[in-house]
Amino acid sequence: MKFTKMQGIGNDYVYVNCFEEKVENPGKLAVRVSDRHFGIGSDGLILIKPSERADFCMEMYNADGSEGAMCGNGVRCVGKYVYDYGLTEQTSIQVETKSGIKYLDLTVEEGKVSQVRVNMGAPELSPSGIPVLADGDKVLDAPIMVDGREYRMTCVSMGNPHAVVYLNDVKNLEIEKIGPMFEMHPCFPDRVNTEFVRVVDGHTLEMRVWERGSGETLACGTGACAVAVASILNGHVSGEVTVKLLGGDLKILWDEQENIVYMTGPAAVVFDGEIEV
Ligand SMILES: N[C@H](CCC[C@H](N)C(=O)O)C(=O)O
Repeated sequence: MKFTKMQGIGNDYVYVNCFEEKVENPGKLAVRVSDRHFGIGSDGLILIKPSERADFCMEMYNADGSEGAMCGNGVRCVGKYVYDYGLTEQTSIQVETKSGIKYLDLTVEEGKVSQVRVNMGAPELSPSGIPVLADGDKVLDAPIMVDGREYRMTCVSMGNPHAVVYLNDVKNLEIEKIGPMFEMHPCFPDRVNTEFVRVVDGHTLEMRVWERGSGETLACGTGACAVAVASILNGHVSGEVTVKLLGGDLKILWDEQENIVYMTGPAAVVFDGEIEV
């Protein structure tokens, strides 16, 4: 099976062009290819497939084999792949995902996509829409006990669930210890992606992320969107927000009149390969 290894600010996946390849058990394949010693090494697997509703369809699997409904860094790489590998000549494309159709604008430099702007749709704030077990119409700066300590969290779905937690220091964070405790917390029936955020200034945030199904990754596109929305709701930032992640920066704009979140960032090919399946 042919594959292409790609990364969006360090959030790396194995991409398979399912116009040419057939994948029988994607969840099992995701676990195998993600292993950084016995496999290719990645945060998961992304399938690029035909769609009846859009130009292409993206199916995404975490490193533990669980299917994710949306992947922000992944959809930018899908946009790059379909243009650079000749599946389209358009620079405005639609990609069907489990969390709806996403609209991409591709920036082309010297014949290759360098940046992608994604219309990520509307954030979801209702507890049932996250989902999170909580009263009220949104979870904003709410207490949650983890490992005997109270944290304050804001919950946002970008098609997948996020818990945004503010700290004064995200560098010296025992993320390997508390990340799984948030991920598996009983108030999240579908588990959760957790972002740990430090406010740098009125337009800049620094974050680390413990991803549902993949552990700490260098970046999370949906997470950066959730962090920007939560930070605007909590009054920490305004306007276009720069989110600084371990793997690089993303620009996030929440157009509150349209109630649409836009994410802009790079996408890159690492290498092409082939494995026996
Ligand atoms: N772990 C996520 C999917 C990947 C999201 C992330 N890599 C992104 O760029 O948005 C989930 O299970 O909801």
